[in-house]
Amino acid sequence: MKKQDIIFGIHAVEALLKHSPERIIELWLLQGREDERLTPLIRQAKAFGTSIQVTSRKVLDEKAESTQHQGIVARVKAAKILAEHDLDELLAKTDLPFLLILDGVTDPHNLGACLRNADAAGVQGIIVPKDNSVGLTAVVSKVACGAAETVPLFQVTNLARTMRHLQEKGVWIVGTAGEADCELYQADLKGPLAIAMGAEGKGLRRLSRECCDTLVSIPMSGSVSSLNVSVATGICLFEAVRQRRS
Ligand SMILES: C[S@@+](CC[C@H](N)C(=O)[O-])C[C@H]1O[C@@H](n2cnc3c(N)ncnc32)[C@H](O)[C@@H]1O
Repeated sequence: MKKQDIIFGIHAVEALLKHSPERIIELWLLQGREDERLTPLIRQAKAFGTSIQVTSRKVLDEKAESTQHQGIVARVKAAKILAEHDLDELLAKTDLPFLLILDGVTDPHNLGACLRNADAAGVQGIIVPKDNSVGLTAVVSKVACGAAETVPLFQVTNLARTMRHLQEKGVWIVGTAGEADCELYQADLKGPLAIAMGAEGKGLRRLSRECCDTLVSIPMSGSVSSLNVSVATGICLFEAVRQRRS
């Protein structure tokens, strides 16, 4: 099992310092990049007694395995992996569940963007199958802009079983598919809810689809056959937000 990870980028490290500073083992900073965006983070890290090293761009690029680190890279203890049984704890804490299911999203940019959307929409947790899905990688955290630290990610071994379990707990599962007859805007998204999105290439798997209480589509006017999954996720989540407010 992986014991350590890398997190990079200003927003991602900022969220880490805010929500789980105890996970940080050490920080590397770009030489000469002690500007106004980084200074508060350095101050916070120092207050936690975090080891900080100033280094070259080349070293940071290597540590992050990316050039997108914005001058800050953290080596962290791996986040606790949440599983099926942790979901019950979350459900017990909330009166009105609002969850997102991602059935096999493999692109880290898409998972990062979905986390960011989910945080903004007030989603309480994202559920993904353990296999054939991207996990919380450094790129996911960077793209999530801090949301990887705020939105719990549940990795389950059997997604269909978890969906049925949610239904037993009173959660209404709305699956999404371009060909569904019911439009998103006609669906009632006000109650205990999980919105299920499909994978980039294949969409929702057959069994996952069958576990949904209803399927909805986002109306499309142009010639493309589908939306990017993170864009579709944002649209669905914020339609739910709109309904739940009114
Ligand atoms: C790129 S699409 C997958 C396309 C796939 N060929 C299919 O047939 O579902 C990825 C996911 O985004 C969501 N999505 C994209 N466009 C959608 C639309 N017009 N209506 C509803 N969901 C959509 C669905 O969850 C879909 O599984």
